[in-house]
Amino acid sequence: MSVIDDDIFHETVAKLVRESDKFPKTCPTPMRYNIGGYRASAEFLSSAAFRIGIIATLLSTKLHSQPVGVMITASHTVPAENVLKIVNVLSSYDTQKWEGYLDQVVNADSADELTVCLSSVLKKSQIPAQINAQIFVAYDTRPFSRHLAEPVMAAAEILQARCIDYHVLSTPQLHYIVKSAPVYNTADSIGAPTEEGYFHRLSEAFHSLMASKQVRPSIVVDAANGVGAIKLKKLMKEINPNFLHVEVVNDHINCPEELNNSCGIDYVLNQQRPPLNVSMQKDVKYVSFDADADRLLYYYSDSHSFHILDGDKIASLFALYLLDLIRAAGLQLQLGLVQTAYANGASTSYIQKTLKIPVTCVSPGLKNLQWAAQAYDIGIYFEANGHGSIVFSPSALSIINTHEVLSPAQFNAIKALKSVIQLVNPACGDALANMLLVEVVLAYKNCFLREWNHIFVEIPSRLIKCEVPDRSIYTTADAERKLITPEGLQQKIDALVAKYTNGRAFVRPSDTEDATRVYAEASTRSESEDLALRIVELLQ
Ligand SMILES: CC(=O)N[C@H]1[C@@H](OP(=O)(O)O)O[C@H](CO)[C@@H](O)[C@@H]1O
Ligand SMILES: [Mg+2]
Repeated sequence: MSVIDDDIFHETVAKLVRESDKFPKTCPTPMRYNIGGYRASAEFLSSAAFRIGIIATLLSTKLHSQPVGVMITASHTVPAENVLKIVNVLSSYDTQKWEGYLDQVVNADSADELTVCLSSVLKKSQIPAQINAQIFVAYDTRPFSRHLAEPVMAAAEILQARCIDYHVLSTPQLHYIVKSAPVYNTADSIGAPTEEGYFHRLSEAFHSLMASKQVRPSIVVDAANGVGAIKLKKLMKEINPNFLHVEVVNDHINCPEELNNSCGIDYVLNQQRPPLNVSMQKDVKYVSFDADADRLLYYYSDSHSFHILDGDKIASLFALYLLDLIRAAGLQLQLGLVQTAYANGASTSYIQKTLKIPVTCVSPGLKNLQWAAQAYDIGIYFEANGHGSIVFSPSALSIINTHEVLSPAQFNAIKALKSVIQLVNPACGDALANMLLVEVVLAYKNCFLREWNHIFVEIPSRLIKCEVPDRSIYTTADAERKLITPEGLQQKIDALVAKYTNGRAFVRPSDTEDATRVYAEASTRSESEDLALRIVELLQ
């Protein structure tokens, strides 16, 4: 393969550097591409957007024109913030190397520094002579998001990439579209790489799974005043109303100040109460999304209290269902579950001991969970905060697709498995897809949220965000469950934990915020609170 020649090379770099002047760097502090992408106040992101457009184009070229997506969203944060995120490929392709290139280019201060950085990246990455790239851009409903699409596209167009602006999409929709676009020279595809293709895939699978069920479920969905509101309404136009009824609340997408404001997943989780505009009624199922619709949780109330069914409960429900289907189909497939240390200890124990399914614990961040999930034939991965999906290995797909069916029960189970494969998002957590799958399983089990909630009882827990002067002094091991430095601190935490019945705790530096997080579990709510606060004292 011939790589880009010297003259073209210098010309290209010079042009990019010249054009980058249109998007001057204003962010006062260096940016680091982390598990959440680049997150900053929207006004600081134009320069990073232009430069991410360059790197995305090089990456797509390097990947033989496989599309690379750039998503502009900030999911669960305040409306003024934004995140730029490369979609799909960085979870599998030389992540650290390319994230390193991104950081160098995004943080280059002067034109000279940018020239040096770009030259070095172009050389190191051995880009083919012919830049041949596809860049797919999408953004959420935040007012500034669409303006950040312009610099991404400007950079990609200078490099003559094929650029498609998908306008407003949820994060999982862009993931799906990138994943389903036919890769250069191959015909394999999971469906049409369009929003229509996405809705078609979901509705067709859902109809097939609900066809034999007797119930007509109904839910109230808090869309956090984000993009999920529009997309859910669009999806519901494709769904047979006899199979599901949805009422969408917090759907004010034209009121940016209302985004995630007293609503959405983090509000419900942190406040342990329903969002604004939801007055809880008995025997009604409620769902909250985050504002880019990649996370969800369920909740309900009874005469005693308010109950949340989070990612741990959703993962367990999916595991129960898949176990049934695998058994009924007569397949020998290894099902596994991937969690982070934030998964409630009771969920881990339920999955390992009651369901007898292996559990892998990894560092937070969806890409870490996805990698680990690929080790199983069928890997369910979920963060407690509602973010997750299911991956099927290529061999599992082939076994499911070619299995010889001996009875009607086996036929039905295989058919259901095929529909589950079609329903779940193959690339990331997806609130819409996961909500439909939860409804399928509840209909299949013929149960309400109460029965689901009772599959295990959570150990009381407390999560505290703790501001520290310098989080870089905290380094960890063992899926971020143990501190290596500051030296001696882990022993002090262990000594504290030993004093509590069912005690478990850990401290780790956040990857996305300037803080450490302290998580503690113990037998009672007050003990878990006490343990967490004592650890915070240790840190201070
Ligand atoms: C406790 C917690 O919820 N942590 C979140 C948060 O990571 P931190 O590294 O803890 O800031 O943001 C990540 C990216 O969105 C998400 O994957 C993760 O689950
Ligand atoms: Mg999100």
